[in-house]
Formats: sequence, C-alpha cells, structure tokens
Amino acid sequence: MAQRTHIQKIRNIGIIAHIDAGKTTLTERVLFYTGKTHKIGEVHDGQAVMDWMPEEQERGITITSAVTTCYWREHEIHIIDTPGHVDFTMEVERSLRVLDGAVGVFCAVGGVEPQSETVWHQADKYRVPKMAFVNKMDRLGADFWNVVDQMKERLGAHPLVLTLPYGAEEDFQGVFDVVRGTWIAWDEASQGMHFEERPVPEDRREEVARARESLLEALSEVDDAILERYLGEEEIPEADIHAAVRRACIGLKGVPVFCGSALRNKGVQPVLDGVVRYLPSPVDIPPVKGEDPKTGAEVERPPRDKAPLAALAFKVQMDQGRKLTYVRVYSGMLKAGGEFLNPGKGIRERAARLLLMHANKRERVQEAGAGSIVGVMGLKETTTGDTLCDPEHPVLLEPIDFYKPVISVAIEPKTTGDQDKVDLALSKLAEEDPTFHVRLDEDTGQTIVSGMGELHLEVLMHRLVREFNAPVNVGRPQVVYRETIQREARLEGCFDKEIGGTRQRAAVTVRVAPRERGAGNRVESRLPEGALPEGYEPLVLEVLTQGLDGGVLRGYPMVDVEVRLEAARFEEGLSTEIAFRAAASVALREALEAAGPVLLEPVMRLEITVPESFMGEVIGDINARHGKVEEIGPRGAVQVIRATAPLSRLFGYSTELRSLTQGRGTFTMVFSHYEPVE
Ligand SMILES: Nc1nc2c(ncn2[C@@H]2O[C@H](COP(=O)(O)OP(=O)(O)OP(=O)(O)O)[C@@H](O)[C@H]2O)c(=O)[nH]1
Repeated sequence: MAQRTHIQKIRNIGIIAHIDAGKTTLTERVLFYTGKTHKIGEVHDGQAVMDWMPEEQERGITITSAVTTCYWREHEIHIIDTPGHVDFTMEVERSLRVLDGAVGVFCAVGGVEPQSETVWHQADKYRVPKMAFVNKMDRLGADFWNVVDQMKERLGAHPLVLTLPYGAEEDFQGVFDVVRGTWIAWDEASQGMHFEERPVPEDRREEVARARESLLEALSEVDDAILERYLGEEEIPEADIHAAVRRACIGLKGVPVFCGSALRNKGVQPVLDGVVRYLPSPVDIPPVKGEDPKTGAEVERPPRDKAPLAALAFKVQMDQGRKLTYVRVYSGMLKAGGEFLNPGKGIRERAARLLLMHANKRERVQEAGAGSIVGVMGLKETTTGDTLCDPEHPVLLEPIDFYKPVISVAIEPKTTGDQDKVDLALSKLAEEDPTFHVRLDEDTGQTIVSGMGELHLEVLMHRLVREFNAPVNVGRPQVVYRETIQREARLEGCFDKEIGGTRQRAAVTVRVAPRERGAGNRVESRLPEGALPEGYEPLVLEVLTQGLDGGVLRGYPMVDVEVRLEAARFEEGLSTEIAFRAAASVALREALEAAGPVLLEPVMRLEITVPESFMGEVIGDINARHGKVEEIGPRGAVQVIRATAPLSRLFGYSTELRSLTQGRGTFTMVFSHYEPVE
C-alpha cells in the first residue's frame, strides 16, 4: 500500500470465541478472501497461518495475540488475535485494550459457552462494540435461533439478525441477506472466494420477509429515527438500515448477527462487509485518556495524525532473537527512525523499523498514523503496558491491568550444565509475557517460575523444549500467597553502628495501615519541607517501597498496605545514606510486625457445567475442597454451578471433574480475590 489508509477506513478488531468455536478457521478464511494468503491452511494439519507457534498447532488452541493486517473494500483491517482459554484471560484483556471492535464467534451447536460469556463480559467492561458470527451451520444439530436466544439470555445482547441460514446441517446452502432480501450462494470450486446473489426461493420468501420485519422492529427499539419511519410504514432504504445498525452497534445498543460455516466456505464475506459497515473506526470511539506525568492532571489525546504522539505498547514478542513490540498508536504519528519518550521509565527510545504484520509476510512502512497498529523493531526497554509519546507533550496512558501470578513451580534443567540456556530462555519468555515471573529462591537455590494457572505454566514449559531446546524437570505446583496487615502501627526505627571505624546513625518513623482489599500498596512521604538534605527522601521512599516486596511472615509480597514516612532524624556527620537505608528498613519491618500480619491465599471463581445427574457429586466435591457454592441454575439441558474455592485445593481439578462426571462436566476458572488463610 503506497498510500496510507485514511483513519476512518481503519478497523482494529479482535475475534473472540470459546475454544473450538472456529476462530482460527474463520480467520484463515478472512485472510484468504482478502487476498493475503494463497492457500487455506487447516488448523490440524499444521498449516494454519495465524497459529504460528508450534505449541498452538500441537494443542490446536490459540494462545498469543498476533496482529494481522488485511484489506477489504479499501479498508485496512488489523485483526488482533485473542486466545480462547481462560488461563490466558490476561491476553484477552490486553487485546481488548487496543481494539475498537470485536467479532464473537459461536458454534451453532454448542451455543454460548461459559468461556464465551467470560470474554464477552470482559469486552463489555471495555465498552467494545461487537458483532456475532454463528459458525458451523453445517454441523449436525446446528440451531441458529437457539444461539440467538442464548445471546439474549446469557449475554444480555440485543441481536440484530442480518443473515439467515438457508438450510442447516448437510443441507446448509448459504445465507439470506435480510436487508436486501436475497440468497447468497457460494461457489465451492473456488473455496468460497466467489459467490453470487440469487432470488430467495419461493418457499422461503415469507421467512426472509419476516426476518426483515423483525430486524426493523429490533432497530426501532434502539433507534428513534427508524422507529418513526417504521411506525409510519415508510419504506426504509438499505443505506439507512445500515446506518442505523452502525449507530446501534457503536452505541453498544445492538449486536449485528451473521451466520455461516467457515469450514464450508460459506457466510464469511458478509461478516467482512459487516466489519467495514458497522464496527467503529478509531475516530468513532472516545479519545484515549491519560495523565500528565508531571502534574497528574487528566489529559485526552484525539485520534489525529497532527496531534502529539500517544501510543501504547501492548505486546512484546521475541522474533528471530530480536524484540518486536506491538504498538497501538492512538494519536499523532510514529515514524521509522523517530525518537520518542517512554514516560513511565523516563527514557528515550528509537524505532528502527515499523512493520505491518501480515499473516505470512511483513511489510516495512515509514510511518504509522493515529489509529493504526504496528510492530516496532528496535525498542530496547519498552515493555507491555508502557506508553510511548512525544517528549514535548508527555502523557502517560493507563497501564494494562495485569493479573498477578497465582501459581508457581520449582524447575531445574533436565541436563546438568544447561542452567545458562534455561535461564536465558526463561528471561526471554518473561519479557514476552508480563504474567510469567521468574525468580531464584535464595534459600534453596531453585529457580521458581509463576503464572496464571496450571495450563499457562505447562504451555510455557513446552515452549522451553520446542523453541529453546531447554527441557526442565518441574516440581509440584504451589500457590503464590500474599501478605497483608490487619491494623495500624507507628514505629521509629534506629540505626546506630560503627562501620569501618566511623559512627553512623539515623532514625526514621513510619506509620503503616491496611488499605481496602485490592487497592494496592501506597507509599508516601509526610515529611516537612527540608527535614532531610536533598536526595535522602527519595532514597528512603525507595527502601520502603521495595521493602513491601517481601512480607514479614513468609517473604511473600505484601499487598494493600499504606506506608507513610512521618519523621526522620538527621545528624550532620553521622547520618549517612547507608544509615538511612538501614533505619528505614528496620522501621518498616518492625511496624509491619506490630500491625498484625496475615497470610492471604488466592481464591478462584469457578463456573462448572454438568448434567443434572452429576450435580450431587460435583457439589459434594466442591464442599470437600472448602469451596462455597454461590449459585446453581439450569442452562438448557445442563446445570451451571457458580462457586469460589481456594486455589490450593484446586490442583488437578480438571482430571477430577472428568472422572466425577464421566467426562461430561466442563469448567472455567479465573482468579477472584485473596482471602486470609483459615
Ligand atoms: N463442521 C464445521 N467444523 C468447523 C467449522 N469451523 C471450524 N470447524 C472445526 O472446528 C474445530 C475448531 O476450529 P478452530 O478454527 O481451530 O477453532 P478455534 O476457535 O480457533 O479454536 P482454538 O484455536 O482452540 O481457540 C476444527 O476441527 C475445525 O475444522 C465449521 O464451520 N463447520
């Protein structure tokens, strides 16, 4: 593309789905029809273009979010791949932060599964406009209207049905375009690349006319302009219907619904038309907000090339040994060779190259304007969640909300002598994934890795073998605890010693207090102006901040604690930096010990789907695991149990649930909150 695409013709979208709904297959078809790949890759023969990591091909699930650019009807579409497995919820969240619209894929047989619900609600949280594609209309048991009903019931969505299936299962013959009142038939020989519009067969006309009526009715409920004309029985032109669907979709009042079979190459192009017609461009969403790093005042950055640069790094990937950082440009222009500020880290960075990532090739571009998403080579220290901005107009965008790791295991190289190789590989993986942490346990000398769940760690350990040829032995998983305090305490810590023949003395008074659960830590100074010589106060605050990394009970990180530096005694000639560091550390430790420290453990939120006949066993088992059942309700033919339980009691739960329910139970599990250990 020689010329840059106009911002109103850019779409940043994600495809969100439950595992196996057909997200990869749909994406493959999209890339094929938009002309970017020449062969359709099948997920399970190891050819899929999006799922490029061997790990994903083996498991058949999509884990990382790669960005892929394609073009449809003069629009530039960036597809941000999102994972379907809840252990990777964090990947979904960070994708949701940078996309402007989403397509939810549902299986016409399985319908709205619990995991799709989780992701859909996450998208609601970020106010992302959505469309839906009901896939697998060719499968035995496919039921389009059932899925539409489930979207209302379970997702609280207001469906706007735009294509209807013509037939189902083996007899699925394409779709009816509800707005135009036509039948779209795909040509099989061209793998669905070609299609034609035909008249609706006589025996289906009434059904299509009824669907058009229902669409107008559904639009009238959310759009006054349509309501008036609908009640006045006016003929509403196609363009006006599309405009109303677009208003409803962007205003989060309606969800355009399409159907088809990605595998059978039917129904995909109308979805692409929908992306272009109904989903927002970067100018249709509210301007990004951030804060001025100096004053803390809230600032907005408009989606315009001429405004100062504001961009968010949302993903780091190692690419042939080099760092590739995916960046969403909200405002201004990112230029190849350009220098800009990373205000969070207080450093300058330079973009060596800008790349538009297509599924099977990359295209070097010289600039990326407001609204676009690019891969950047050459950023040294920028990590996921960092802002990049114009040094003259600094802004700090809200960082991505990371989940804290809740589970850890000790690992060691399988082959002695491989330690360096393993360490290097681990540090690369940790750089890509902010929820994967690596540390050395100083007492045992073991390497401890932590992450979001058993599967998360399992996948990363497989990658060690496949990508780095660095196999490891893995210990038993352990829960990552936290510590906090239950009451307030105020204490003076003193340091008074002779070091190398010189007397060193300082005293620091610290007050600690519990904060609300989930509020995080806060360290602040209440020292009067001039209480300490220049440079000492930041030093003391740094010691206090770092001191919270390891708690006083068992060395786990402290959370939800407020620390105030209230007083400091400085004596000329005696009070060195070392003395102040030591005094601050003593003061904090003693104050925390006096403030009733407790150990906290992660509690998970479970949603378990089981046939009625297994309810008794499953609930009994949850109780045995110290879990609390919060809600039970029917969903179609099965029962859904919502519960919470400590993670420490949930290891191996998937195996247990399978054996309790003869393989028929499924569940999702996400971190809920921390609770004091009983
Ligand atoms: N019958 C039928 N099968 C389909 C259709 N689309 C996808 N499939 C099959 O469903 C399975 C899952 O498809 P994927 O595209 O891998 O699904 P996904 O949602 O990407 O799954 P994850 O990558 O695991 O999240 C594969 O075996 C596909 O061949 C369809 O339209 N009809």
